[in-house]
Amino acid sequence: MPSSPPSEDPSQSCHVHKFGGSSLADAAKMRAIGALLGETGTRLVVVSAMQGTTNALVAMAEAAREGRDWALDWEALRQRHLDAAETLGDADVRETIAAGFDDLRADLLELAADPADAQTLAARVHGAGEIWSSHLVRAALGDGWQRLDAREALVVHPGEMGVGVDWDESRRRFARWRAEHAGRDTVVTGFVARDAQGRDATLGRNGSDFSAAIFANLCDADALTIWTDVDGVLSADPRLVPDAVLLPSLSYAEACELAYFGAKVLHPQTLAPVQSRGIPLRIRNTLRPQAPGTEIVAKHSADGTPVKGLSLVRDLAVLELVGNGMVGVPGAAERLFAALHGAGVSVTMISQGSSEHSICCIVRADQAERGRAAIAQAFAGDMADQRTQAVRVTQDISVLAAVGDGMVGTPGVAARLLGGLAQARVNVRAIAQGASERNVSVAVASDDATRALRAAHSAFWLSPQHVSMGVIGPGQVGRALLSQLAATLPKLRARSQLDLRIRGLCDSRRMALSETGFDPDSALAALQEGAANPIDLDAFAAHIRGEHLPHALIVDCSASDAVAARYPQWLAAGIHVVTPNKHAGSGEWARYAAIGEAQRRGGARFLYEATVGAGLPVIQTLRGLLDTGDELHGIDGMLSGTLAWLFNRFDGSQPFSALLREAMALGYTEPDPRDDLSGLDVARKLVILAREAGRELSVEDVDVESLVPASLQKIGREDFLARLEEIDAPMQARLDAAAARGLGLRHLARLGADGSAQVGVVALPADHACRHTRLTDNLVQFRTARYSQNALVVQGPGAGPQVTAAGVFGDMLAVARSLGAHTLRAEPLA
Ligand SMILES: NC(=O)C1=CN([C@@H]2O[C@H](COP(=O)(O)OP(=O)(O)OC[C@H]3O[C@@H](n4cnc5c(N)ncnc54)[C@H](OP(=O)(O)O)[C@@H]3O)[C@@H](O)[C@H]2O)C=CC1
Ligand SMILES: N[C@@H](CC=O)C(=O)O
Repeated sequence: MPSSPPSEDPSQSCHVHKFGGSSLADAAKMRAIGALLGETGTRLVVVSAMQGTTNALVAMAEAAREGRDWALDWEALRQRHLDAAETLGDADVRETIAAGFDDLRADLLELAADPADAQTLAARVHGAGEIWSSHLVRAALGDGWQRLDAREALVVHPGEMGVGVDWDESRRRFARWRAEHAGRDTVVTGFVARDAQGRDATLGRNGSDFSAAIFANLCDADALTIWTDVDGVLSADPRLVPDAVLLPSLSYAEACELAYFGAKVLHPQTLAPVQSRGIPLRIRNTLRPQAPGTEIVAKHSADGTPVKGLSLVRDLAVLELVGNGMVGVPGAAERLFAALHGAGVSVTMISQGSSEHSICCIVRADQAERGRAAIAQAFAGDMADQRTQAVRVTQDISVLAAVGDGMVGTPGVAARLLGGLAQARVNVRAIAQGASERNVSVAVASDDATRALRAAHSAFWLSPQHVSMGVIGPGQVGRALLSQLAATLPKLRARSQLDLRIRGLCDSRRMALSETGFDPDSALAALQEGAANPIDLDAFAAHIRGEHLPHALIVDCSASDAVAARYPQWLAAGIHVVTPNKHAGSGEWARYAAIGEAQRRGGARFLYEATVGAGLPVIQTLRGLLDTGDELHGIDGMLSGTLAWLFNRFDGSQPFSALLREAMALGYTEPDPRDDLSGLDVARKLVILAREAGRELSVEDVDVESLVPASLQKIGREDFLARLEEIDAPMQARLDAAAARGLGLRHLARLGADGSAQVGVVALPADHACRHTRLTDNLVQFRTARYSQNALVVQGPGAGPQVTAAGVFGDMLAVARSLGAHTLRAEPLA
């Protein structure tokens, strides 16, 4: 098939168009195609059968062979074709089609009698639809159009790898036909052909595309346009990846790879006849002819994206031969694949580690058992004397392939694919990349397939990083977070590849779940307006984890120990956790250790910056010091925003209880303010910091002075609040005693170099740094080997819903960044 340059004279040019069944569903649609064809040069229109016809014919042939009734279907199909001829107003065509249906009936009756050449007869039945549609389309296009029955020109033979074309003979016959038919424009039957003995044959499923490509080659066309009912080739299956984008151009090689691996728009065999002559192939949509479609050419213009598209093939299985005796022994692979060949098992993907200890291939699920038996038989002798150990089948496998010419010679493409899958917690069963470097394929469990596809689509920036998010506890902090998200998410979506979706919200009683995601503004209403279900944290987490979204994140804004107890399980399942809740960081050591272990195993991140200092960078500062090799000697300062605010304001002009009520209203206190007054909240923070520095400290180890009178310690929260004034006298006495010495009260925490930890109220002179703070300021001094003479200080507001929510939000973005969602791009890809 030598190539030749396209014709430069438009009047000499030839353009082949192919129309599928959906474009030819009735007479009106057939008439409409005329407007799509352009006026210059020679036009060749290759047609499929009317929509649904080939399936109906195949079913009738099957019914005839099995002795079932086909008469009603025959009549319905006949009527539909006669109606189309009637509408087109062509009596000759009507008569031809009526005669064609008589022939069909005769063929079906013959098939029922089990004739010797049933295959030829079946081919004639299967291909009848294209014969009828070619008559109809010729009539619809009007005078000046002639018709070619492809059986007069096209000679094919069955081959190991599908139908093969006898190019020389076909070219000779086509040239002769053209010489005998002077007309310019021709309608050609798709799908049908004859073999060298003159028997009817077909080109197989989607054979009309193949016919069109063959005729484009035979007449050395300037272009082939395949008209269908989709806009072109997309970057992934849009039913699985809603953000899939139209690919404006592809190389033949890319199209071929994508077609092999599931992009249904084009069959790979269609490409060879046009590729060999460099004929551009365009896929366009009959329903949206204004859309540019996808152009497939020898070399498309590079757009800088290494991966063009992703495809997914389901219903596969892993077939694996394991054997110590295969190492370094020539011929094992040959025997294995010969066995599969003999059993008629088609191999989709092959992967073998360099140890040669096992050979793994991916085959169709329904052929796997046959393949296993064939291999077991071929290696029976080796099994018996232990040279091979096992033939294993793993069902429910899908193969995901990343395809693109830009991958050739580009380092890091496989890393990006595998990294994306790892972040989405998708386990890879096998990997294959050919030396062409245009395709990296991975086999994954089918349950993970959609998530894998979406994760890969995001990893190559073909779509945003979707994070499925659940928010627990829309209290003071939770609500502030929702309002910050409402104000910020649209900007994030516009400027980055990050798409955070709130797919669940719950409080201590109810939960509201959404498939697509709540608008942050309306999430609370959804929880409160009765659409919610009773809280079930397992169901909540399972919904957030979802199978189809690559990344999951739970933001716990409660102060619940029971919720914190779920973190190890969530992290192990790959759900990232972000929280201002101090229970996990300061609770029982075994759970704390389990959280660390679950992070390591599950690959998910646990971030809790807001547990200490609210929005202040306290934990990250400490981590930075330690990670760079500094050594922590001690921490001291003010770690409670509530107590800082109270002691900044408490001068005796107002009772302590009144100030405490004000702090509660401002959202500074813990849900139960006794956690602040008792020093427990600060003790928790000290424990979190100590553990961050690798010390095995627990709250019980902290020497805590409580400001809650013994009489108020063991009663319920509401009773405590009702009796709050009982705290006033002791606090006033403390204030007076300090003032008498010229001192002021501050609540301090200290972690010593020796591991000791204390929390309590201290009377300080006016020049002490902690006397020069404002409002809720926390002041955290890190004394380290490097900062030994002068402590490193982090200071600023340490309580309040807005600053705490900002700390939580910061952690959420840190998780997103770790997923690779930090790249900002001005415009979407397409
Ligand atoms: N406020 C601040 O300045 C700071 C707060 N934090 C921490 O932030 C967290 C939230 O504080 P804040 O917003 O003030 O508290 P709130 O009491 O205002 O809100 C707590 C929320 O958690 C929900 N909740 C409680 N128990 C459960 C449960 N078992 N399951 C699900 N949801 C539950 C509550 O629901 P319901 O209404 O049904 O009870 C409520 O929506 C706390 O852990 C706190 O320590 C950290 C730093 C600063
Ligand atoms: N109640 C706490 C809130 C932050 O952790 C405080 O006042 O510091």
